Amino acid sequence: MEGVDYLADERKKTEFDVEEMKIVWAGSRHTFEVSDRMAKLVANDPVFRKDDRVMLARKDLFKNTLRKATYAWKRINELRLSEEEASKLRSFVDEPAFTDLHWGMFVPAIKGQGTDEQQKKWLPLAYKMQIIGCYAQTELGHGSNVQGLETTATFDPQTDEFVIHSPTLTSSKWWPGGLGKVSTHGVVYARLILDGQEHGIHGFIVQLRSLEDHRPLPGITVADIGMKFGSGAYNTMDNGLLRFDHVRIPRDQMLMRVSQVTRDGKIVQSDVPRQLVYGTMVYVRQTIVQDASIALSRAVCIATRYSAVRRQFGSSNGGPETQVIDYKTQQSRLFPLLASAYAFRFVGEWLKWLYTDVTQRLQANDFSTLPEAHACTAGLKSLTTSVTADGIEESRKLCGGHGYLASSGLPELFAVYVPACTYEGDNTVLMLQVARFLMKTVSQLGSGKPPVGTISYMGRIEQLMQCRCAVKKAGDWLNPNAVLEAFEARAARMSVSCAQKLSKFSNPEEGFAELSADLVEAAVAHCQLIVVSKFFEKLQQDIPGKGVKRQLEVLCGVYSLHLLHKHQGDFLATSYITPKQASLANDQLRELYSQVRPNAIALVDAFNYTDHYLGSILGCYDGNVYPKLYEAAWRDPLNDSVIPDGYEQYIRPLLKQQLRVAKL
Ligand SMILES: CCCCCCC/C=C/C(=O)SCCNC(=O)CCNC(=O)[C@H](O)C(C)(C)COP(=O)(O)OP(=O)(O)OC[C@H]1O[C@@H](n2cnc3c(N)ncnc32)[C@H](O)[C@@H]1OP(=O)(O)O
Ligand SMILES: Cc1cc2nc3c(=O)[nH]c(=O)nc-3n(C[C@H](O)[C@H](O)[C@H](O)COP(=O)(O)OP(=O)(O)OC[C@H]3O[C@@H](n4cnc5c(N)ncnc54)[C@H](O)[C@@H]3O)c2cc1C
Repeated sequence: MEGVDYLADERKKTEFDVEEMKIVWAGSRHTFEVSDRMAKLVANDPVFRKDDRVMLARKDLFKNTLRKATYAWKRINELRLSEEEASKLRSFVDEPAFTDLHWGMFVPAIKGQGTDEQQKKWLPLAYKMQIIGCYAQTELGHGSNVQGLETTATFDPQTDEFVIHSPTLTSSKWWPGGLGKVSTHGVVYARLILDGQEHGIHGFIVQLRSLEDHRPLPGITVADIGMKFGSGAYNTMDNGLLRFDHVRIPRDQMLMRVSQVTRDGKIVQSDVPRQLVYGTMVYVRQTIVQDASIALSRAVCIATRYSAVRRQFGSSNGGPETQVIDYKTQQSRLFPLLASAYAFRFVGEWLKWLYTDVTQRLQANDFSTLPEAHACTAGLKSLTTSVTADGIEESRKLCGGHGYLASSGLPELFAVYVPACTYEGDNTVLMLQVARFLMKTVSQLGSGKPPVGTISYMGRIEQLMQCRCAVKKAGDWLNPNAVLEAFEARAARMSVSCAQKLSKFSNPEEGFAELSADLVEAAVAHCQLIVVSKFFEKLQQDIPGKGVKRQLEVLCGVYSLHLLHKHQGDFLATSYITPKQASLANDQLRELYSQVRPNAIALVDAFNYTDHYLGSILGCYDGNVYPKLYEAAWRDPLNDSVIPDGYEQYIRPLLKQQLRVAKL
């Protein structure tokens, strides 16, 4: 029935002010208002319809994406939207497109690695989309190992040009989004060669296609790399391949903020550390952490609403069956994901602050916080994307059979999201970077330089190696200090244990390789500590609205205690807690689940997602799932006719043949 809210009873149970929670989730009233306006603008415009996406063949799908992306750009200009509004609008269109890479990597690469002069020349063109750019780093043979890239940029002093060349098949650029069919330019990463000598990897702005007729320029071979995982999904993106045959570009198209090449072919290093060549990846990793909370909250919103609608077993005296959300097993799978979505939101907010802070420091030639920023962005990108990808798949299973339908929205959400575990750095490779940072920190303890920021707890290493958990009853696990100390002691002890094992190897690199699985576990423990501590810091803020802070305290408890329960092996093996204390944590966790239960629907309503953005029948706001599923089935092209195409050719002869066999 139109207009009936099938989740109304659930909404009546709410114990907090949902409108205020929407502000907390958005980050500020202003951000909430912008988001809300842009989401509605997209939802109400039929051009942005997306429910037919999974049915489209690749060429139609891609053309459809071009149409939407260019229409979005037209609307952005017509409505004179600010940068913030435009970026929100693009995200609510909810379709991976070349524009993601243009705005998300090409422009930031020029901003971060270009000199003032280079920015003045290229950014206005990019801002007006008179050129469209991609980020061409990965090659067929190397992605993780950036120093292993093979594309060369050889300086020719005769002509004052670089010659960009792909010397081998494996040096072909492979994967860059937007490259396959759209980009006119790319920031291309290549080995700099001056007078026969190599000088490491640098970025170069290279024009790839003609601005007149879009044909590849001489010496350039470019194409799409082909279909990817899932239907619809990331296939809206033209990930590309690219080869250079001695392509010449002017010297001033090397991005020269970090190092400059002079007219006579000499390299001049500025004060800026060489790792800034990797700066765009640091920037994007922090945006990926913010996006993780969005993807996870979408999946959780769908699974939570559907779990309240779905009933299975437990009817007594002809009464209604049990809502599946009331099963403790369903709660123990769903509520930690709900809590994780909130936790990632807050750690993403903090990481954005950290990134802004490090950027300001870099501008003032203070490079001291760069290693921590690298470790935090790498580690949190790895942690949050892994949990989110697994969480989307778990949400699908939480929806039973109907979760497997494309119309649940979950299969496509998973297929679009899961490469986040690989792009911008494979998650294991990134955790190993965190581990390196931790091992360096441990080795420097006692050197007189106290660790600061996210590793300041290491400054209390002696206390953290000896302390024992003081919890005596389940309720003691609600004390933030008890939880924080548990996570600090676990992380510190795992790092120290790795460092001790490492010290037994005469060759540290060999030791690092041998112990890498343990090192990743220590890095994960450290990153989980960051998320837990940032959630607690959030709770220190003034949070208005009836019951809002209370709900966040409950979610923070769920987040930290479910981790403690899941990783109790770590906490027990490092001797910080006893088996009895681990069991008390689990008792408290169950109690917290029952506090989440009446508020579950309101907690997902606070994400403020439109039905268009969710793209899920199971997650629709009014909970009117069954008629919508039934109607959607009839819209499938296979149901256009009662007798399927192919009946005469295949089914009829088959049945006839069986008849003949039966007669024999
Ligand atoms: C909004 C946009 C939409 C998103 C769409 C996403 C589209 C996807 C795009 C992409 O995937 S682009 C390609 C991304 N590629 C990667 O992420 C590659 C991953 N690999 C690396 O980042 C690096 O190669 C490495 C794994 C960090 C190793 O690099 P390298 O071998 O050069 O370094 P090390 O010898 O290990 O370390 C040296 C030193 O440098 C420090 N460091 C490393 N990276 C950074 C960094 N980014 N920033 C600051 N510092 C860094 C490292 O910690 C070492 O420090 P010390 O130990 O010497 O102090
Ligand atoms: C959808 C998508 C979009 C992308 N977009 C872009 C783009 O726009 N621009 C661009 O330049 N690139 C892009 N990429 C490429 C992406 O950045 C790389 O695929 C990524 O960095 C991983 O590198 P790889 O493919 O070389 O993986 P590999 O490093 O080959 O990983 C294979 C396996 O080896 C393991 N491994 C590798 N090294 C180590 C190690 N040192 N220790 C332990 N284990 C290790 C990994 O954990 C993994 O299990 C994109 C990729 C995808 C999937």
